[in-house]
Amino acid sequence: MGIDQTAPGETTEADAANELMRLAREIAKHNRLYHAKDAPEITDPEFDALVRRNAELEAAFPHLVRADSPSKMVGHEIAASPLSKVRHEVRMMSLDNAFSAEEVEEWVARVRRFLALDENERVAITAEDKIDGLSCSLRYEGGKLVRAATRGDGQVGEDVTPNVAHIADIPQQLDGDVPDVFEIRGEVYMSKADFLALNAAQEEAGGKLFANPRNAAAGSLRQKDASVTAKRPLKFWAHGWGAASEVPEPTQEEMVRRIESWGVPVSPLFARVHDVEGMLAHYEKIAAERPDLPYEIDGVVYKVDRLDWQQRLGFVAKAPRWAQAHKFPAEQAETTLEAIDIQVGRTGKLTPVGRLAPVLVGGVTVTNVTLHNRDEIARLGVRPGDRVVVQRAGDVIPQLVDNLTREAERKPFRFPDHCPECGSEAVAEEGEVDVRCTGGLICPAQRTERLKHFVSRGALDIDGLGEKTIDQFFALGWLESPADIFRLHQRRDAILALGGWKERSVDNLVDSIEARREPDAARLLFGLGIRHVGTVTARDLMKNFHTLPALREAAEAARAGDEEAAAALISIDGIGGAVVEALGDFFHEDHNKQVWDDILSEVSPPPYVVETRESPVSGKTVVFTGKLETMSRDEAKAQAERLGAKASGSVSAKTDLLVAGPGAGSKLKKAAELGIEVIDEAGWAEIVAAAG
Ligand SMILES: NC(=O)c1ccc[n+]([C@@H]2O[C@H](COP(=O)([O-])OP(=O)(O)OC[C@H]3O[C@@H](n4cnc5c(N)ncnc54)[C@H](O)[C@@H]3O)[C@@H](O)[C@H]2O)c1
Ligand SMILES: [Zn+2]
Repeated sequence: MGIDQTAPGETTEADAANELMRLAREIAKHNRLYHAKDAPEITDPEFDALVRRNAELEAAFPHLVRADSPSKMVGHEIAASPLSKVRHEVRMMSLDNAFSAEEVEEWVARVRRFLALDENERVAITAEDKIDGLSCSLRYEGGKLVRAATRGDGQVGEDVTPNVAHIADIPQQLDGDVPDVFEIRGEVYMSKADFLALNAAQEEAGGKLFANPRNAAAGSLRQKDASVTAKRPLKFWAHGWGAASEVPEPTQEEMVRRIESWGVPVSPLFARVHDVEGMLAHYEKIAAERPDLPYEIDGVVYKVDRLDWQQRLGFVAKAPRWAQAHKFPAEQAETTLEAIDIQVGRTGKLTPVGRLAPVLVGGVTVTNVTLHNRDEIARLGVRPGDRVVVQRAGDVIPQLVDNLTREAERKPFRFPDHCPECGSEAVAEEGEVDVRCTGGLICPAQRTERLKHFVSRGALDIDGLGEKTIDQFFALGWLESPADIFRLHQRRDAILALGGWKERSVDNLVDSIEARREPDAARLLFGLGIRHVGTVTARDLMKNFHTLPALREAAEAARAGDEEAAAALISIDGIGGAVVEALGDFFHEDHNKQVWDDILSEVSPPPYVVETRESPVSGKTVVFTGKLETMSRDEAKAQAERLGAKASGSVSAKTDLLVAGPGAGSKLKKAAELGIEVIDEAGWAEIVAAAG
């Protein structure tokens, strides 16, 4: 699939939801081809581009993150593997990526913030090459190798114990003083020379060719018949560990040296540095050596050196917070900007899209590039016909970074002052860069985009009502508002008369619409496309109000100046002033009220209820206030989430527990008034410790 090149900020929610769905499928497919079959169909930068696009969309639309999001998955499920399965005692993780010095700097800053470090406290970081092999976990008991397993999906891997017996770098018995149980984790890899030789031999024998050394290593290791592995020149080095009865050293560096002393190779380019400059200098050094290294690498891995800090930093989704991969940059390419098209979104925003003569950048054919807005076009001075430089640095979204013919004679591009869809005036509000169509409801683009949003996956998720069908029915005047979707069954004959529709497909369409007569209230709310109300916000609202009329009542009361109603809204975790205002504005418009009443006359969402999990603070709402001494606010919130509690920013009748540090003020007072339980940071630490 091509990557949608609209900037995440400019994508409509419906488009984002659809794209996230496609990305989840696409990424799962390539993960399977790559990790399970060792036969990728696309290049790594191309794959990384998909992952990055997914991450960017998820960052722009956190409420659209899917249960099967690729950002939560490691590797690939190994259900179909012929090898036996091994459940990892400690999960095997992936790594988050940085693609620029700025992102590396940001990561270090995030680490510092999370740990609430003093300005003059130094954070030692280890840096080593990121070798392109496959992860392997080697379990030693009493110093003796008892099990080797691949990463698999992170939880369950494949047993490759007989296979690693043929890898000389992997000792069957460790030397020296080794903890009772110790899992060494590292990378099984194949050198560049061995990879080329293997492929040459495979070609001669008419066998399978491998795309790269990593796939060759994986394909060679994951063999049912270990005698095949024996013929393949595999190597190994260690970069970490998993389950351990004891971790004998306090830092990453000392542990790596300790593992080395037991007789296991580690990266020859391993170093410990003390600041961002040191990290970047080591990165440059490794980048310079890269072409001459006997094995493939694709970046540098940084890790926080202190293990107690690693512990505190913990994990997010599928990667540790305490480590980061700094990937080598991807390419740039030159091409011609053939045209600039204008797209109109659900909110009327005019987005310019550059159409390019197709060009391969970092292994991907790029044909479109977002130009963001009027100012960006002016900044680049681009006009159709210009030669331009396109870049895809691990970045999913190709960027237009330079205009090579800025000076050449050509008519400057005039950004439209009228909507290309409805002809209404298009203007930028004072202080805004975005130009919007002022047509509102007369603008067909905005209206159809809203309908498309309403039926999209994150909203009502109506199958069979695709974009083309919506455009067509809309043009026929059949879809004035979402409620009309539920009246389409009355047009059965008319739809059939359109041609192109079979009885069966009309029945299917009607069935999938009828299946939504009792929709999930949060999805319905999301589908109405109220500003700032994404899926998560919609759910948060419904969790508290249970029914849509109750929510509307609160929103209208808040807008009319009822402070209690406003406070009830604001105190919901995740709900800020912007949401409350947007809700008020929404219900202030007559047209919106009509749309709302109309849809609720067609559908009946059951009251929204949420199941709660059992555990001491789970399901409880916790507020942190005052100065926390041993951790940052983020860390505290992360702890609460880990315990299944909700961390909220303000105290209300819904608050169950207030954790107050020194300097706590109004929140503490309010909690006392409301009779809410108050504990100090040490009390909180006890709860966390008790939960394990
Ligand atoms: N082309 C495709 O179709 C396709 C499909 C899936 C994945 N991929 C590629 O696979 C990679 C993603 O897979 P991933 O989830 O394994 O992530 P990753 O390989 O980018 O990073 C995580 C892994 O890096 C390894 N690693 C190497 N050196 C390390 C070191 N010094 N310290 C710690 N870990 C080190 C570890 O095994 C760890 O599991 C990307 O490069 C991606 O492009 C490609
Ligand atoms: Zn318009």
